[in-house]
Amino acid sequence: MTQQNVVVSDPKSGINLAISVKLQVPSNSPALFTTAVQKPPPAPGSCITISRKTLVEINGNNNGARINSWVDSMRASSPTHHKSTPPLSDDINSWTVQHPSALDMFEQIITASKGKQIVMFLDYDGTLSPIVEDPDQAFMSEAMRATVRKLARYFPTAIVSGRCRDKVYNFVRLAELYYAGSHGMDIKGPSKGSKYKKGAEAVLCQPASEFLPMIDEVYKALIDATKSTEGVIVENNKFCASVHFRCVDEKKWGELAQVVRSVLKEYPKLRLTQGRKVFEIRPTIKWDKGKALEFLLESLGYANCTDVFPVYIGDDRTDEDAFKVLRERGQGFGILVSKIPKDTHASYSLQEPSEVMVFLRRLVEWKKLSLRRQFRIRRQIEEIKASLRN
Ligand SMILES: O=P(O)(O)OC[C@H]1O[C@H](O[C@H]2O[C@H](CO)[C@@H](O)[C@H](O)[C@H]2O)[C@H](O)[C@@H](O)[C@@H]1O
Repeated sequence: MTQQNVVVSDPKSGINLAISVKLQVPSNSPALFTTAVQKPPPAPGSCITISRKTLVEINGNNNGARINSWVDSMRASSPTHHKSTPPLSDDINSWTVQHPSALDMFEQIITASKGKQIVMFLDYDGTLSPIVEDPDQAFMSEAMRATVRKLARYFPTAIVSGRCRDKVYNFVRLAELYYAGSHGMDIKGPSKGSKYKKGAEAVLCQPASEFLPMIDEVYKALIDATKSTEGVIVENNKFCASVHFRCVDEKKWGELAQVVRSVLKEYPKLRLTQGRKVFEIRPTIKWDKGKALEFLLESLGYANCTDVFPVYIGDDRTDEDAFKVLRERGQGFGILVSKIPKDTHASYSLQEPSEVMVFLRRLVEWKKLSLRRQFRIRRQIEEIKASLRN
């Protein structure tokens, strides 16, 4: 038996209850996934949160109920089908009080950033591009590309993705950005001169390089082990691998998880996390999107600065590591892209990539205006000085 914590909230009373439940799981059964979120956010709103460990310990016998709740949570975490149960409006209202729209809070966000350098961190899938069934078809729109290009003119900007760096670069195609691929394990500075850091192109960080042959090997093993499951896509993301089950029959998800887990038994130096209908296989090293964010801030010369304001926008569990770092640093904030209430360390929310684009455009417009204002003030000062001299 293992003890599990379940947080249940009543949207009407606003009461959150942390319940400890006993589950019939052999205490030595390893969790299928490690948790991205170590603890609930300060006030989790009204979303029902079942500990990830509970959801994914689908090992051994007597696992039917747990597989069902895990399948439900997976379905809810990435609702692309109409048949997904919509969340209750009370739940949404209460969650958005805790994580208001970054568009509604735009003025407050700008006020908080006054006198500080905003640095932008953007996840790719589900943030800049809509979630689609085929990972190779996850294109971002030209309008979004133009917006990100303008953004990078005014703020240092990095793309932080679970995809391998080359692949995400091929989707974004903006040489002036920083790129952190493979969940931050492959970082490179702009290949085109950046006005924020001279010689930025020299930045390169690959903390998991020794895992390259192992990832290649496990990628092949995963292809082989999952070949009979219709709809599975296995992706080689260089320093990590992804097993997609978006197009797999939901009845087969539990079985697939077991298959992936059994492949990983041979690779104790690899761990399993999960994203939006995807199993992510990664080295056990202590490196994630949060570490990548810290590394990039350091590379940009903001390691111990108080006058920096990092903004991280992402939609996935793996982005929680970055949201958490921002909360712990007490700098900037995270924005979760989600239409449904989720347990998150982010402060604000946006519903979908189209809202992300509106938010980024507003940032650009605000910066342009404030630069113009500064320029006018400087010119007036010069004119006053000149008239005093005459
Ligand atoms: O960190 P990200 O940039 O968000 O990358 C996370 C994973 O994103 C991709 O998968 C997700 O998007 C696909 C395309 O919309 C979708 O089909 C899939 O279900 C999602 O999980 C990417 O393919 C993975 O390699 C990334 O790890």
